[in-house]
Amino acid sequence: MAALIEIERLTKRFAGFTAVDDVSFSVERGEVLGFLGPNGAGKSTTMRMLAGFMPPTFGTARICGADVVDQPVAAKRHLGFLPEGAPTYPEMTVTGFLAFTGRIRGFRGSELADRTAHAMALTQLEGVRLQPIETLSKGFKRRVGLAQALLHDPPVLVLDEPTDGLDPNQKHEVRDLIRRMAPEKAIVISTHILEEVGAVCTRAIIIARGKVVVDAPPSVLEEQGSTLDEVFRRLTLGQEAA
Ligand SMILES: Nc1ncnc2c1ncn2[C@@H]1O[C@H](COP(=O)(O)OP(=O)(O)OP(=O)(O)O)[C@@H](O)[C@H]1O
Repeated sequence: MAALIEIERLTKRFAGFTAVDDVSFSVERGEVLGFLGPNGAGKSTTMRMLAGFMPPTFGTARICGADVVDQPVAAKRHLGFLPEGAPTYPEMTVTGFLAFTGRIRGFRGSELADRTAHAMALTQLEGVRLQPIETLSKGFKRRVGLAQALLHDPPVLVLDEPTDGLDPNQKHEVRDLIRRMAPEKAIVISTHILEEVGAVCTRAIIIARGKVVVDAPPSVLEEQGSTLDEVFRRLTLGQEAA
C-alpha cells in the first residue's frame, strides 16, 4: 500500500532565494516523523506546501494518494493541519470556532456536537469553551489549533510545533496524545525540542538551508555515543559554514 504522505522533489523559491530545495520523503501509517532544523531551514514552508496552503515552485505532495495542488479537497479531507501561530477568527469562542470548522468539514447536528466535544476533551479545552480565542493565553490558542486539526479524525496529521507555548504538563499531555494516535495515522511534527523527538518520533528528518541532511530513526542518530543535540549541531552548523 502507498504511503499516506508522499513528497517528491518539493521545492520553493522566493524571489531567487530557495527556501526548500528538492525535498523528498514519504511517511507510512504508524510513523511519527520529527521534522527538525535551525530557524529559517524551511520546515514551515515544507509543511505549508504539504498541507496545500502554499503552491510549490516545483515537485509534488500527495496525501492518501491525492495531489495537494490538483486534488485539494480530497487531500484536505484526509489531513489535519496545525499551522504556526494562533487560529484565525480570534473573535469566535472556542466552541464556536470548532463548530464552524466542523460544519466546513460537512458535519451537522449531533455528530457535529459530538466531534466538537471530543476535540475539546482531547485538548482539554472544556474550561474555556465559551471564551473568545483572542482572550486566551498562547498555550490555549495552540490547543484550539490542535483541536481543529483533530476534529475530523484524519489519517494524516501535519503539526507545526504542536507543543510551542505549552507548559510542561500540557507538553506531556500533547506528546501522550500523539503517541496514542500514532498507530492509526501518519504524523509529521516540527519541533525545536530535541527531547521531543526521542519521546514521540519513530523517525527524524533534519533539514538545513532547505535540504534534507539526515533521515533516520532517532535511535540510529544517537548511535556511537552522540546525543541528538550533538548530531543536530554537527549537521546543521556544518551546513551553515558551507
Ligand atoms: N512568504 C515568504 N516570502 C519570502 N521568504 C519567505 C516566505 N516564507 C518563508 N520565507 C523564507 O524562507 C526561509 C524558510 O522559512 P521557514 O519559515 O520555512 O523556516 P523554518 O524552518 O520553519 O524556521 P523556524 O524554525 O524559524 O520556524 C526563511 O529564510 C524565510 O525567511
